[in-house]
Amino acid sequence: MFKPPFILSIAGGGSTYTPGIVKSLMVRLADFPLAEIRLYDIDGERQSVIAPVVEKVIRDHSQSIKFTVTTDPEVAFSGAHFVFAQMRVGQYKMREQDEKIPLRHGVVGQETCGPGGLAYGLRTILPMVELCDFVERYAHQKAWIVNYSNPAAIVAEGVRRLRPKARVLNICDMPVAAMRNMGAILGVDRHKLEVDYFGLNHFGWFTRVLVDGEDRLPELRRHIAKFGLLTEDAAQTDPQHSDPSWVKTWRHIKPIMDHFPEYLPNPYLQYYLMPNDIVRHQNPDYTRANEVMNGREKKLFAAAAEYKQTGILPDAFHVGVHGVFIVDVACSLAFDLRQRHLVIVENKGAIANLPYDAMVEVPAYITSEGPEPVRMGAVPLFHQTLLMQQLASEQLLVEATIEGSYEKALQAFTLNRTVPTMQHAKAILDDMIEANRDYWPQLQQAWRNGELVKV
Ligand SMILES: NC(=O)c1ccc[n+]([C@@H]2O[C@H](COP(=O)([O-])OP(=O)(O)OC[C@H]3O[C@@H](n4cnc5c(N)ncnc54)[C@H](O)[C@@H]3O)[C@@H](O)[C@H]2O)c1
Ligand SMILES: O=P(O)(O)OC[C@H]1O[C@H](O[C@H]2[C@H](O)[C@@H](O)[C@@H](O)O[C@@H]2CO)[C@H](O)[C@@H](O)[C@@H]1O
Ligand SMILES: [Mn+2]
Repeated sequence: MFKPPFILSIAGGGSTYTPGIVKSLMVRLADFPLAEIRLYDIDGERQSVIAPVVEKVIRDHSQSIKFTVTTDPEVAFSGAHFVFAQMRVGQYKMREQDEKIPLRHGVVGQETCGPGGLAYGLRTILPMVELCDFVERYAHQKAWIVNYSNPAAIVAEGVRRLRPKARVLNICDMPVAAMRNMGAILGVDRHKLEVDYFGLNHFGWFTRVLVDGEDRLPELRRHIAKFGLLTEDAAQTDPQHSDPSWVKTWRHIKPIMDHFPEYLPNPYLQYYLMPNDIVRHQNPDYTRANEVMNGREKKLFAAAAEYKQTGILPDAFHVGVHGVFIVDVACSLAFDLRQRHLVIVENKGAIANLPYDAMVEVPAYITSEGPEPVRMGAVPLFHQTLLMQQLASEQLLVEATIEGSYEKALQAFTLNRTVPTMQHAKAILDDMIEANRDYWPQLQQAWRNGELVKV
């Protein structure tokens, strides 16, 4: 492959996570030496607010690392060795629509799950393909894209279908966040946990939680039965997520395991297994997007303004598993460390009774040539059936994007477990087509009066 120090480009440089990720990189320069960090975004104004904060984080640790801020993909990616991708296509204003439109129809409103996630996917697939093409055209021929951009399950399937040779590793910090919580509950560092896990992104289960070879899942079951997947002092476990909605997210693992205690579910399964409870607690006028805009985003932008004014940067961004995890994965790719991480990979039999080409989330050994998935074997009928329905919804969404097919989009919405009827699916889809006029590909094909016509 190539030798350090590396050129790293961050696609979505204006992200609220950029300072935290760069901080995680700075404290690990010995593990992941850097020659240059580049920020790339299509919103130059937003990025220009975040950039001085990022530069401050860099200069607190290094005077030699070159720092580049650009909206020009050729400048951003020429010769790059690694690309961290964290784009939010449509930004928070569209996340707000993703979450509020379904709620208007009594359906779960969520960033990556349900109709919100499907809408987000229809916006993101083609920009992600564009990023792959930029990297193919400008970056080092063996460059890796490590992708956080959501909805990761749909993005991963879209890249598999449209750019199967792209060197993209899709990752999610929810499983490592869950492992962080498990470690806090068990009193061990999360890096000491070795887990078995199977599923799709944001739709999976832990089946074993080993500490020095001993399965501690029984102990976790007993704790979760009382407190959910949080220590008794919730804020102690996840300081970045002391927001009420996040405490509820972790607590909801309890009702799922009260019904199905064998495996420990990814918290996102609550949206699919208890949607009515979720809708009952969601405020259709003030969703998670509003919490983030009034929380994480507002705090960071206020800090950037104060730093510009005073030269003093307040404590305004979180450095947690989100940043540590992507640096861990990048180190394993860079130096062929074969570390075991939960990542999103093409199944190829890892889950024996799911389709060979499904993009699944399983443990894998991360080598310089990519992930080598651990074989999880066949999963029980209950989990297999849930997974097949979700996989079909996601794959139909990707086909709707590729073919411009209204009908396949309607099938994808109808198949999603959070959507109760085909009438709900159609009403939400039609509202979302209107809201996403500037972002979605034209869904031209549809059946009207027995004819397949352009709409
Ligand atoms: N995979 C995971 O587990 C995980 C964890 C956390 C966040 N995320 C994802 O990371 C992304 C960033 O989250 P955030 O809250 O910081 O969002 P944000 O809105 O603060 O930042 C996203 C940035 O992406 C930029 N962008 C949008 N379209 C782009 C394009 N085509 N090319 C380049 N840049 C583009 C926006 O202008 C914005 O500056 C989101 O997709 C979020 O869902 C994923
Ligand atoms: O609602 P948000 O924007 O704060 O978070 C949405 C993301 O939530 C997950 O990532 C969390 C992680 O689970 C949490 O413990 C902490 O580490 O912060 C992360 C980012 O907020 C999920 O994995 C992502 O896909 C979501 O985008
Ligand atoms: Mn995730």
